[in-house]
Amino acid sequence: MKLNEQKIGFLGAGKMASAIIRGLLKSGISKENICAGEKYEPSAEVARKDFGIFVTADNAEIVKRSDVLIIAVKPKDIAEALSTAGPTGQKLFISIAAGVTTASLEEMIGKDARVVRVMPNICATVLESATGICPGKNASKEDVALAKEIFSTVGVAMEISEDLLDAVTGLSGSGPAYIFPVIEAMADGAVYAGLDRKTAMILAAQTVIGAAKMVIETGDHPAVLKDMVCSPAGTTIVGIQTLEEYSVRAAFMNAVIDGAEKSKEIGKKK
Ligand SMILES: NC(=O)C1=CN([C@@H]2O[C@H](COP(=O)(O)OP(=O)(O)OC[C@H]3O[C@@H](n4cnc5c(N)ncnc54)[C@H](O)[C@@H]3O)[C@@H](O)[C@H]2O)C=CC1
Ligand SMILES: O=C(O)[C@@H]1CCC=N1
Repeated sequence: MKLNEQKIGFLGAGKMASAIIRGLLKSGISKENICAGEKYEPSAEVARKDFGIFVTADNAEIVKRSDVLIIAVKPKDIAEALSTAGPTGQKLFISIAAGVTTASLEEMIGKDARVVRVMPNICATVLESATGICPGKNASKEDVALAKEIFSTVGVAMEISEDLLDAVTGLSGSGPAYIFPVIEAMADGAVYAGLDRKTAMILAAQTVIGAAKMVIETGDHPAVLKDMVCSPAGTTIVGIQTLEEYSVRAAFMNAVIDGAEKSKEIGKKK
């Protein structure tokens, strides 16, 4: 199953679907092979204009046209989107919905449904998603490989067992929202210290990119990298002391745990 031979249909054409569509188009997938079901006409129109793809409010039409369906509506809207999807046959369903388990998707689509559950993040918009992927009980190795190929067009994609996908959701699914305020707050500090806002924002964001690259490219533990920055009696260790005083590391750790628990809770409701 080659990716460029697949007809890919999205149920929902919101923020995440748009990010993934952008990645697929950038990687050379033809716009003729992508379509989307979107019930809110202004969003449908934006997707038509931005991507030149076929978009309709008729989900059954999207299912008919597609080999692979990507469920990209909010968890609470999945039941409705699937109830309007018409016959689904043996098509592959890939869900990016937070918390919703492959078992509950199989229950909604059909007990033999081929389902892959995926947790990407909003950085797919700039092709830098960190994505976890797990198969449902009827998905084949090829199905997982295809999902991996799709999500590799928008960043890094890794197979993870389903019992750990809530942890992935708390970490990389929600994570960008934990880092954006860090960038804003660091820039605020620099503005306080006299830098103009634009310069402060660029330097703060680039600092996050650079720090992330250091972790990935050196393979060193973050604590080792932190020590490289902290000169004895220097400027950094005083900042580290402040972060420790405010329990910033505990706050980040708890934020990820909270996100993972919420994901689990959403899964129990379905
Ligand atoms: N926003 C994020 O950072 C991330 C979101 N997700 C998951 O991605 C999914 C989509 O989230 P977003 O793109 O943020 O939401 P969104 O609200 O931007 O997009 C959802 C779209 O689905 C449409 N829709 C709702 N019911 C529909 C139906 N029955 N038929 C057709 N279209 C319908 C809405 O009009 C909307 O345009 C969610 O399940 C979320 O858990 C996963 C990872 C990250
Ligand atoms: O907040 C949410 O529920 C979605 C899923 C992961 C990121 N955003």
